[in-house]
Amino acid sequence: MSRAPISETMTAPVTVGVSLGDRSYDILIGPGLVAKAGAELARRLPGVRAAIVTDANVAAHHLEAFQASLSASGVDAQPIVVAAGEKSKGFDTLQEVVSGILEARLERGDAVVALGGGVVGDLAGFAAGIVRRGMLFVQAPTSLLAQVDSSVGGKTGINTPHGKNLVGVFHQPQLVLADTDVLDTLPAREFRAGYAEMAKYGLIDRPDFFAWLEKNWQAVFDGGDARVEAIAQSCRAKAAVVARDEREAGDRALLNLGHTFGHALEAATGYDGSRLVHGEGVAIGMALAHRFSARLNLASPDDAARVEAHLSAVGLPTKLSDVPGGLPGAERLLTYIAQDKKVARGALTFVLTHGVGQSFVARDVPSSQVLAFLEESLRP
Ligand SMILES: O=C(O)C(=O)C[C@@H](O)[C@H](O)[C@H](O)COP(=O)(O)O
Repeated sequence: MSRAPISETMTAPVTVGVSLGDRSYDILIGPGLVAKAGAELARRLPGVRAAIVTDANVAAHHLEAFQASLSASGVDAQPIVVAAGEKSKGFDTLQEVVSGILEARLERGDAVVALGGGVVGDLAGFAAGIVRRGMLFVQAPTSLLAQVDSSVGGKTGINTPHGKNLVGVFHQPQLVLADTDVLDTLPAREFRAGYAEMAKYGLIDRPDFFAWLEKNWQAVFDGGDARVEAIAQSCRAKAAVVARDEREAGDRALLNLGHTFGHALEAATGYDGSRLVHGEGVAIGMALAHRFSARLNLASPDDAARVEAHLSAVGLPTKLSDVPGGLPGAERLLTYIAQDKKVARGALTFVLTHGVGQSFVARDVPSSQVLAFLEESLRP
């Protein structure tokens, strides 16, 4: 007798709580959650109507099933389909989404549901945060990156030519539904990009998780229980940080490991996903943060080499020269870094490290040191 697919053998999803007082919510992780989305919404948000914000790629795979699930539970829903890709995280597409919600005459007590990856989640969440001064919000992340990172914690926003995520609001969801079956339709490159954010939690303060990933990454890529477990571990790690510092007054900035360099690279490549997607920027950024820490004698070069070896083993880029199409010079990259939201009174902030799983927030990093390091890293 052949084995039943995992969606039939595992019935109960893993639940991870995000503890934020009266804004606390659950993250459900497991197979088959698209089919259960309607029942979860109807039970948790009785009488709610919804706008389902999604992109054209995700719509082709999952919109019909998602809508059917909502409709079967009596949740009236209007789809709003935007173009796929980071370029949709801008004012023009935000306007489209806001208009779609208003034209559907949704009320403040209705929900914006983000069915998609990080771009859709950040965009839809921002719309939910500003339409009628704040509607309900549900995340149904369909990429690994969104399941382990962007769907959790309430950061929403859009990019501008000045930099990444520079306009947005904190707006927590009421519920996150991470259906692990949908990851089966994810292109390999997108899965790897999400894996970078997963490895990040190990590098921040969970060295055991990083060591586990070094041994088990192939099983995580293959799917099944190892993947569900790794997603749940990632969400637990993120939920713990968010619960103690929701609005990044302090150590939530640790979740930005690799992002100061990574965001500058995304801006420098014009958010062109054919050259660099967010998770790839983060992978290069994490490798650079470890190398920069070693350069400043804060960490051993062996740790930097270990991080680079693991990221390379899974097929992620780790060097500036891995970005196709070339990059602007160090001065220009520094201009993007200076727009980072962690900059305080003009001083640069980086997440640096004393070693694997020993990251810390370094405020007031001299720009001359960053510039010298970038020049060195850009050299062939
Ligand atoms: O949730 C957070 O806090 C993070 O920093 C997680 C990041 O991985 C994520 O990409 C986030 O959206 C970046 O935030 P930003 O404040 O640097 O724009």
